Amino acid sequence: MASLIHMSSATTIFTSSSSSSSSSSTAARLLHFTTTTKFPNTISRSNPLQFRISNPKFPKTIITHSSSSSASAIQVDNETAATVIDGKRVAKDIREEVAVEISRMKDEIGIVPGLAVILVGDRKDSATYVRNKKKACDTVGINSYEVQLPEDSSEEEVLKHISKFNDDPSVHGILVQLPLPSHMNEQNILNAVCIEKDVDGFHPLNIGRLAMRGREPLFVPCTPKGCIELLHRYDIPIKGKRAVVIGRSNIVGMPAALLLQREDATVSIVHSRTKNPEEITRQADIIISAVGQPNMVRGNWVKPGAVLIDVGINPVEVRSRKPRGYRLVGDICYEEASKVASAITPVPGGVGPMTIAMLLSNTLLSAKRLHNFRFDRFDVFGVWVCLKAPLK
Ligand SMILES: NC(=O)C1=CN([C@@H]2O[C@H](COP(=O)(O)OP(=O)(O)OC[C@H]3O[C@@H](n4cnc5c(N)ncnc54)[C@H](OP(=O)(O)O)[C@@H]3O)[C@@H](O)[C@H]2O)C=CC1
Ligand SMILES: Nc1nc(=O)c2c([nH]1)NC[C@@H]1CN(c3ccc(C(=O)N[C@@H](CCC(=O)O)C(=O)O)cc3)C=[N+]21
Repeated sequence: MASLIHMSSATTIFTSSSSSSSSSSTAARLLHFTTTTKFPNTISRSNPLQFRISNPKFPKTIITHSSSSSASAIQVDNETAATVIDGKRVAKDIREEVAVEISRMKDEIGIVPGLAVILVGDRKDSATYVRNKKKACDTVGINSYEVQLPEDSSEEEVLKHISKFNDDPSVHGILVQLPLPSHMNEQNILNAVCIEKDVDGFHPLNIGRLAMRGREPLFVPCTPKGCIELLHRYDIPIKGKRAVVIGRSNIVGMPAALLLQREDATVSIVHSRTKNPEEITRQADIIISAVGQPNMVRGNWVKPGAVLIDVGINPVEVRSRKPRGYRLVGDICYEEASKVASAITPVPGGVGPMTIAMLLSNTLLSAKRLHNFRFDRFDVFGVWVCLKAPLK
């Protein structure tokens, strides 16, 4: 039975004396809260995740916040379990916020944002991502335009479609699904997307600006932006922290490191040629892993209390009745790492849904900018102020 302690009119803490709660081999439990949440005095406001560590009186604690309209219950299973950063839930909140803004824009100036997606070839995973993006556009009221080209299309054909979308005023964002077939020059194609519609943030001008002090990109790549947004929404401090990014690709690792640096973290990058990577990751307060190696980051790579953001999406075979015949795992060995970390993103349900939410948010941002609609929640570039700024 749970006993009830009223901390304030807005906050209730349930403490459970039972140890038989649906425990699982992975000790991690679901944490829902947003930055609109007010924490009781007992919780360090700079790092609410410390609560369970610094509060031995409440070894099994569920905190709910009646004041918050959105995700707001913290559930922590025991002293050593990490809280689970619920990307699926946060992405849903963001979709709702984007939908409200879109409907306001439609009402006030009659503009509906449009996203064009170009898919070349018949990779199953790419087709699934594109389908999911279309579904997400539908749910928030973005018009989506899709071009599907056969694997053996020419580069010129892709460039022709990009040029058409560049000139189309009803299209505010253009995404060319990667990877492209190997006979195509990815650089030529990404260069062709006009930077005002580069909602993926992959154009070299946008990436270059991201890397430069005093310059601002028009768009930040969706996956790294989603990682930072998760940290913000969980009120996890970045400034002055040691962060390690594993992976240095143009689309995830490198921009993630640049973003963390812009947030005043001290950043190291680990890659395939790094010697003894675990010695470097063990120093990290925050790890973002974007490698593509299932379960590479073991529990002993992680400093106790670190925050782990797992970008990796790795299909592993399962011999079960699952229709797909495989399941997705991250780069981080969840079983082990969730016992050491203070917070961790799951795979699936972590960064993946955030990538799509950020794409919607970038498309809205583009439409607002192209139509000079008010940037009430963004700075002039729409980049550095997240949709819902954390309470400080
Ligand atoms: N959740 C999401 O929304 C998204 C998930 N992903 C997933 O993220 C992962 C990474 O994607 P992406 O960046 O495109 O992949 P890339 O293959 O482009 O890059 C992988 C990076 O990991 C590094 N690396 C490879 N092996 C090791 C190793 N053993 N130790 C340390 N570093 C290593 C590589 O180093 P080097 O540079 O030396 O070769 C490279 O920098 C994939 O699983 C992908 O599916 C990708 C995009 C979005
Ligand atoms: N131009 C371009 N932009 C991209 O952003 C881009 C791309 N190309 N190529 C491929 C990668 C990969 N990527 C993902 C997006 C969502 C999930 C996602 O939603 N994943 C779900 C699981 C989905 C499932 O079950 O299959 C999750 O993690 O919960 C994953 C991966 C975007 N990428």
